Amino acid sequence: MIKKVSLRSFRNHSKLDLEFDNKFVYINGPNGSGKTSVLEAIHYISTTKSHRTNNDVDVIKNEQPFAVIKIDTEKKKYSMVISDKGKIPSINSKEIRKLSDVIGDLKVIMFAPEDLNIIKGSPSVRRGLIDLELMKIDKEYLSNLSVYKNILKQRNAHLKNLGLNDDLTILNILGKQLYDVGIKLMSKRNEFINKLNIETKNVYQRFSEYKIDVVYEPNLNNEMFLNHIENNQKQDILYKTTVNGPHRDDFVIMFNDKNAKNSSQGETRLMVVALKLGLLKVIKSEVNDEVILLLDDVLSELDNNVQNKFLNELPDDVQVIMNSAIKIKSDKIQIINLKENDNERP
Ligand SMILES: Nc1ncnc2c1ncn2[C@@H]1O[C@H](COP(=O)(O)OP(=O)(O)OP(=O)(O)O)[C@@H](O)[C@H]1O
Repeated sequence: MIKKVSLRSFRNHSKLDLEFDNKFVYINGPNGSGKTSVLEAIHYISTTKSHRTNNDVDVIKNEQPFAVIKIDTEKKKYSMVISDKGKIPSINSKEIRKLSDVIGDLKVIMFAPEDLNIIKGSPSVRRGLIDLELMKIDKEYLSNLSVYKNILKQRNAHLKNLGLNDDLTILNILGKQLYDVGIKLMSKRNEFINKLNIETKNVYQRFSEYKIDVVYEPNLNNEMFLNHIENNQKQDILYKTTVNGPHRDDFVIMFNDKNAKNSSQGETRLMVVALKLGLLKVIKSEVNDEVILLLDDVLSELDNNVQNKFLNELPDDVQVIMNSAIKIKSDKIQIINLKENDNERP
């Protein structure tokens, strides 16, 4: 459980120290008070990245040389110093040289408004989500994915210089290697999305009378993938790239048996929240470690009765840190109020 979050020169916060004494924490405050920044900082410690910018210096308070995030859990003390020269993470006051050694040490699942893109956005958004979550729990998947991407790069580079009448030996060798590792990715994705489907449906039915399904849509099945690699080389040569394979996989979210992408904002939000809670269940069942749930602006656009149901049915086996501009009253939730430009709290 996170006990303390301290920020120095992070976004609008010059100096902010928050103490959490509850499993359910609700950060409340007007727009621009820096609620999202608090969750962003926790996410940063977990992934070494912001969820809303790829440019690290964006998180440093204007005109300041560096930002500092400190997070104390019951077991460990994490810190991260971010400057225009890079970032330095530490765990228990020991500097960690490789960023990859910090990623996932503090495990979080985050819902952010940007995640509505999971339903409305392109396949690469959904593929990215599944790959990221599988990487967190399965190191073999992480290494297979990196091998796959490497071979794909080599095969595509080779295709750039290949004519229709050229010798195909190298292309076929790379194709077979791509197939061998590609089917491992597909099998893992299939298994993972099936589990995610079960958990997401379970969560969703607590909030809605409608039905949701999460369905894996591989670009090709194993047999078709092999056929493509062994017999459709001409197509790839003409397009100068590997047209088909798991790098084009997708999964869809179905709302009452129809693709959910035309659903309303409120419906979409509830589906993505259910998907993230489903994800939390799957990840928790796979790792033997505490997972923290971050919910950024989760209550907006949900009906009043769904908001109440949601707050009453928060998962009680994880710490949940939420924020919203909506005022709530609850005995079981620690409510922290940030004031407008509340950046100098003692
Ligand atoms: N690098 C920075 N330096 C100073 N201020 C910043 C920086 N980056 C963002 N801000 C400001 O910080 C404020 C806090 O933004 P944040 O998104 O965390 O607030 P919020 O309370 O979640 O708001 P909302 O409810 O509108 O989402 C905004 O007013 C933003 O303009």
